[in-house]
Amino acid sequence: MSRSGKDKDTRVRTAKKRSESSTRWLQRQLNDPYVKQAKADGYRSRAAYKLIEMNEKFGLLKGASRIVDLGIAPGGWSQVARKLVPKAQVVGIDLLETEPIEGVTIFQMDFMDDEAPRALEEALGGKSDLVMSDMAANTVGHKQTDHLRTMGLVEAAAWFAIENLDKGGTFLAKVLAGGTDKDLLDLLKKHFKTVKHAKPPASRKGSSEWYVIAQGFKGG
Ligand SMILES: C[S@@+](CC[C@H](N)C(=O)[O-])C[C@H]1O[C@@H](n2cnc3c(N)ncnc32)[C@H](O)[C@@H]1O
Repeated sequence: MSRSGKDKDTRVRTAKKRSESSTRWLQRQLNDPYVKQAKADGYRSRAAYKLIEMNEKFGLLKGASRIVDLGIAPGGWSQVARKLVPKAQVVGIDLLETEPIEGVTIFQMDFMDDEAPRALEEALGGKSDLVMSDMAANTVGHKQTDHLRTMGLVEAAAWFAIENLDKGGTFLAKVLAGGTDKDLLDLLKKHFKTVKHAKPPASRKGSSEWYVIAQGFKGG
């Protein structure tokens, strides 16, 4: 086969794979009870139930008055936070646009931008009790690259939490399996009384995501 024939063949196969994968995604969405429940409950994402489940287990939102939501879009976690602790002040950030949520200050910017931490700190106007991050880097399909990019986000989120949490505060972050490598765990153990992992039932079994929950911030 000629070079251009081979290229065309590869393009056709890639397009076919993409279309098969979007059909699978659509099928999964249609059959997913959490997607149906989110629609019924008015939540913008099925991810809302991950926070609800982890909150039931770890009491993350109990007594929180200032909450930071890193990777807020489309807004499910902040909706849950506002519903369960209506008096709490919530500040969120995302690369993507997020439809407004009453009582929530939202920044559309990259959390890795030098200006982002200051913008969040100023909007909060004080230390927070809960820093939660559901951020995940866009995957490129190369395991090590994906792992490193997501770890970069988690580490930046952890440092933000260390600098902005009140004593006793909580840090919750999404990590990829094997993602809480020793450096991150050591950092969290140094600054928090307890560090645990959770895979809430709403997190798809096939997905490599986990959550790390660090509670009892020891203070700066
Ligand atoms: C799984 S979604 C969050 C879902 C959200 N917890 C909810 O319940 O609706 C992850 C979000 O992280 C955001 N994100 C990824 N990298 C980011 C970055 N560097 N700065 C800000 N947001 C980021 C993505 O744009 C995406 O919207």
